Parts: sequence; structure tokens; C-alpha cells
Amino acid sequence: MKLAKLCAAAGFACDGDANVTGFAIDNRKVAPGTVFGAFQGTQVNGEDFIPAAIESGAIAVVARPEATVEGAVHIADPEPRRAFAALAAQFFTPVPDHIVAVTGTNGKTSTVEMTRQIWRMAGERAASIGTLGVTTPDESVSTGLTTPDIVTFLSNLSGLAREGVTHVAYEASSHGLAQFRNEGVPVMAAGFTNFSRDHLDYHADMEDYFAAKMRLFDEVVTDGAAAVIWMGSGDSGWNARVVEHAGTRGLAVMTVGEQGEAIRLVNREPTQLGQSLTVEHAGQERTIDLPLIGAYQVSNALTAAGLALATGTEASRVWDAVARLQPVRGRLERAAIAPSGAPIYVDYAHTPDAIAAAVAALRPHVSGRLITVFGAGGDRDHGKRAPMGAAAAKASDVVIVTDDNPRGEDPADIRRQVLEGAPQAREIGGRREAILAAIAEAGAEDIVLVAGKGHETGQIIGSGDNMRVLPFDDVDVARECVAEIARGAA
Ligand SMILES: CC(=O)N[C@H]1[C@@H](OP(=O)(O)OP(=O)(O)OC[C@H]2O[C@@H](n3ccc(=O)[nH]c3=O)[C@H](O)[C@@H]2O)O[C@H](CO)[C@@H](O)[C@@H]1O[C@H](C)C(=O)N[C@@H](C)C(=O)N[C@H](CCC(=O)O)C(=O)O
Ligand SMILES: Nc1ncnc2c1ncn2[C@@H]1O[C@H](COP(=O)(O)OP(=O)(O)OP(=O)(O)O)[C@@H](O)[C@H]1O
Ligand SMILES: N[C@H](CCC[C@H](N)C(=O)O)C(=O)O
Ligand SMILES: [Mg+2]
Repeated sequence: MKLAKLCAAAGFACDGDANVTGFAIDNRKVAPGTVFGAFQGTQVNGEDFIPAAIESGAIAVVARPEATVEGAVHIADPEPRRAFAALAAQFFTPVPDHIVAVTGTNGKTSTVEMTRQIWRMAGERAASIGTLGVTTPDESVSTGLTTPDIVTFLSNLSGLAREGVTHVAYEASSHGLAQFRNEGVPVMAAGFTNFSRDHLDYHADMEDYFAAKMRLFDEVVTDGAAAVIWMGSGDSGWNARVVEHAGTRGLAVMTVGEQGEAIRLVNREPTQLGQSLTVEHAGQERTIDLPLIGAYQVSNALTAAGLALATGTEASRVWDAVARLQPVRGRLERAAIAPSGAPIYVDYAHTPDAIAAAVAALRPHVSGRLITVFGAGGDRDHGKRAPMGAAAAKASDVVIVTDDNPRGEDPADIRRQVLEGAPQAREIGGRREAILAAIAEAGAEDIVLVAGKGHETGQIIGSGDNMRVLPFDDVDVARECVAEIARGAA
């Protein structure tokens, strides 16, 4: 496509009859004919790479008006990331017809994954994009980030459309929203799970973090899109504020939950293998046996149901699918059974709220003690560490504080900060040793919860040039520890 035509389609004025061959935000990925996005980042200023990008064949550079661009067209915009997204979206077409996005502090991955499952069971060709990577009807590929960079995101979407995928649910992280990493495509429904402390290393405060998430409703979704918003019984006022944002934008608001109007959770009874839900939708009350444990998965499943309904999936098919949902990898996943008989669960809880939710999910199933093993990630929000400790200590019987991706920090320092919230907890630095100790001590009536890493397959040690990722998968390690204890006992 010619540059001028692309600009016009995106609402920019620019000259150029050169053919655009691609888009890049890293000068090392520029090939002849590329449009280069030069952004000021947290590590370096992308504008410093403009000459190198032009040297490699960039025909146009999207950058702030004050940046210097010589030898290529300067597409100047005070918000170059947004402008770049708008342009690139004209290039990577077509995209699937039914795109929905989910934001919130916890539950995004679970909700997009469940939305994908519901669509698939209803007979659609569906995919999801998020922390677990890109999951299509045929395969799953990791991207390394929850919300990939804009070029990867848009090229994935057009690639999915080429493969015949018609329905996509993607996870919109606050980083992704703040950096315009997921713009330009028609989003027909947006979901909101919940809001609580996280990422205050990146966002100035809770209001700033919330404002990043609200861009999804204020700006990213198409006019008239649906807004599927969880409204639980114990929610903080944040969810009501999302309803206000959606209303102001004129979106079709669907509230879901105990306080929901479109989908109302009337009752929830834990059963041995899941929970029995009474749900009211479109004037009809239904009982659904959800084959998953934990109140938090009910929120995610019903939000996913709302998104599927908002994209036109027939109600009876949606509710049938909810009753057949498969567990999401690393979210209350039962990894193994200890030789004593105690089940060992792996969960991705890495915020104070998520730890509280994971512990609460298991509590009704424990007749003995709940033994919780977890740590906090390095080079991330320090202020969430003590509250994570407190959340674990409040509702567990035994807490073991260990390591979780120390990155560039001293792991002992991170543990000390977590222990400030859980002074009675035990400290065992090595994650394998901690998991082994928990399983070894668990009796037949106990449950072990290993929180924080979920589906992750590595422990990140060091940063910058010294960063190493040591293979580490909580599910595998739990199984190995069980085998080791069984061997020792034999
Ligand atoms: C803090 C953060 O979000 N950083 C992300 C951001 O980097 P940045 O824009 O600050 O980039 P930078 O490294 O300063 O470089 C500035 C610009 O110069 C360019 N550059 C740089 C070097 C060079 O030689 N040439 C060049 O052109 C870069 O491509 C970039 O465009 O954009 C990059 C490209 O999209 C991301 O890879 C990078 O993620 C880093 C690795 C990261 O760890 N991000 C985490 C915190 C993150 O995004 N997490 C969220 C939230 C998870 C959740 O809660 O679900 C996620 O969505 O994954
Ligand atoms: N609706 C919810 N309410 C409270 N806690 C939840 C909810 N859903 C998930 N959690 C907790 O958060 C953890 C992470 O869930 P999930 O991966 O779905 O969230 P996420 O928003 O994608 O997280 P991330 O921001 O890291 O990508 C779960 O393992 C669970 O402990
Ligand atoms: N085990 C992880 C979870 C990280 C979740 C991710 N979404 C983030 O905060 O970037 C850690 O703290 O390292
Ligand atoms: Mg996620």
C-alpha cells in the first residue's frame, strides 16, 4: 500500500508514493519500505535510533514534532505511539470480525481463556491473546508479554484472520493500554474484572493505574460497544466507576455478578468438584454446575459468558459451555497429591487481592490446615509485598515465604519485605526447598497452595546482561517433590 493512502486512511496528511512493506518499533527490525515508530521509552529514547532506521530503509518515521527526521517522511504527532497504532492498523488488515478485550487487576487471563473456550464450544473459530500467549484452535505460542507490542499484536490479529479465526479475546494490561500497544482494531466488547493494588512501580498511584485501564472504555472500544462489568457483593467503588465511564461513553453496559443486572449471580454453592450456580439472565433463572472451584473463577466465567453474549453467541450455547469449562493453566491447577493424600494446588496469585482470592477458594475444601507457599517478584511494585504477606497470613494456617523471580534484587530483601506482613511465617529461600518442605509437612486433611508463578516455566535471576532464566515450573516441581518424598518413605 502507498504511504499517502495509508496516512489518509488513518486520518493523517502525509506525502509519499513509496510502497509500505511493514512496520517496526525497533530499528533493528527495519527493512526497506518500513514505517518506523520512534518512541521515548523507560530504558532508552527511540528517537536516537531514527538515523539508523532510515539507514536500514525506513521510508517514514512516526515521532514527536520536535524529533529530527532527515531522509524519510516525518509523521509528526505529540502522541506518536497512538498515531503509529492508527497507521499500522490500516496495514494489518483484515482482522477477525469479533474482537473483545478484557482489563482489570486480576482475572484477565482466566476471562479471555474462558471466553475463547465458550466461543469454541459454541462452534466458532476462536483465539485468545494474553499472558498465556496466542492460543488458536490449532496451537498455543508464547509472546513473552501479556499485551504484546503493537506490531506483534496487529500482525497476530491479521494472521489469525487469515487462518479463518473469527473471534478473538485479548488481555489489555495497564502497561499495554498506557503504551497504546493494542489500538486501532474494532473492539466490540470490553470486559472489566476488578481493581486493586499492583504495578505501582510503573504507575504513579492508584488513580493513574485506574486511568490507564479506563482508556479501554473511554477510547479503545468502538462507539456503541458493550461493556461487561463485574459487580460483586464485596467490590470496592472502582467497579461502579467503570460503569460511569462506560455510561459516559454511551456504551451498552452489562453488569454481571451478585449486584449485576444483565447477568445476576443469585446463589453459589461449592460442591466437591466445583460449584453449583444459580444465574438469572434475560428473565430466566438457570442452575449451572461449574466444574471449577473458587469464587473468583465464577466472576471470570460469568464475565466471559457476558462477553460471548455481547458478541452474539446464542444464550443456550453460552450456558451449556459454562458448564463444560476446562481449568485454566496455573489458575488453581491441582498439580499433584502428596503421599499423605494432601492435594497441592498451583495458582498465579501475585497481588494481595489475588492471594486472598486463592486462599478463599481453597478454604472450604480444607478440613485440616492450609499451607501457603509464595514469594514476590523482584524489580516490581515493592509496596505490594507486605500486603501480600498479610493476605496469606490472615487466612492460611502455615505460611512459607520463598522466592519468585528475584530479577535484579537480593532475594533475601524481597522476602524480608513480604515477612513484614507475615511475621509468623517461615522463610525458606530456595523455591524448590520451600515447596518440598510444605508437601513433606502436609497431612491427609491439609491442602498446599503454591502461589505466584502459575504457568511460568522459569525463575528469573539477575537483570540486564546478567539476566538468566532457570527452568522452574511449580507444577513439575510439586510432582518431583511428591516423588522424592515417596521414595524417601519407601
Ligand atoms: C516498562 C515496559 O512496559 N516496557 C515495555 C516497553 O518498553 P519501552 O517502550 O519502555 O522501551 P525501551 O526499551 O525504553 O525503548 C524505547 C524504544 O526504543 C526502541 N529501541 C530500543 C533499542 C534499540 O536498539 N533500538 C530501538 O529502536 C524500542 O523498541 C522502543 O520502542 O515496550 C517494549 C516493546 O513493546 C516492551 O518489550 C517493554 O516491556 C518490558 C520488557 C517489560 O518487562 N514489560 C512488563 C512490565 C509489562 O509490560 N508487563 C505488562 C503487564 C503484565 C500484566 O499485569 O498482565 C504486560 O502487558 O506484559
Ligand atoms: N476475578 C478475580 N478476583 C480476584 N482474584 C482473581 C480473579 N481472577 C483471578 N484471580 C487471582 O489472580 C491470579 C491471576 O489470574 P489471571 O492470570 O487470570 O489474572 P491476570 O489479570 O491475567 O494477571 P496478570 O496481570 O498477571 O496477567 C489467579 O491465579 C488468582 O489467584
Ligand atoms: N511471578 C510473577 C508474576 C508477575 C505478573 C506480571 N503480570 C507482572 O507483574 O509483570 C512475578 O512477580 O514475577
Ligand atoms: Mg494475565
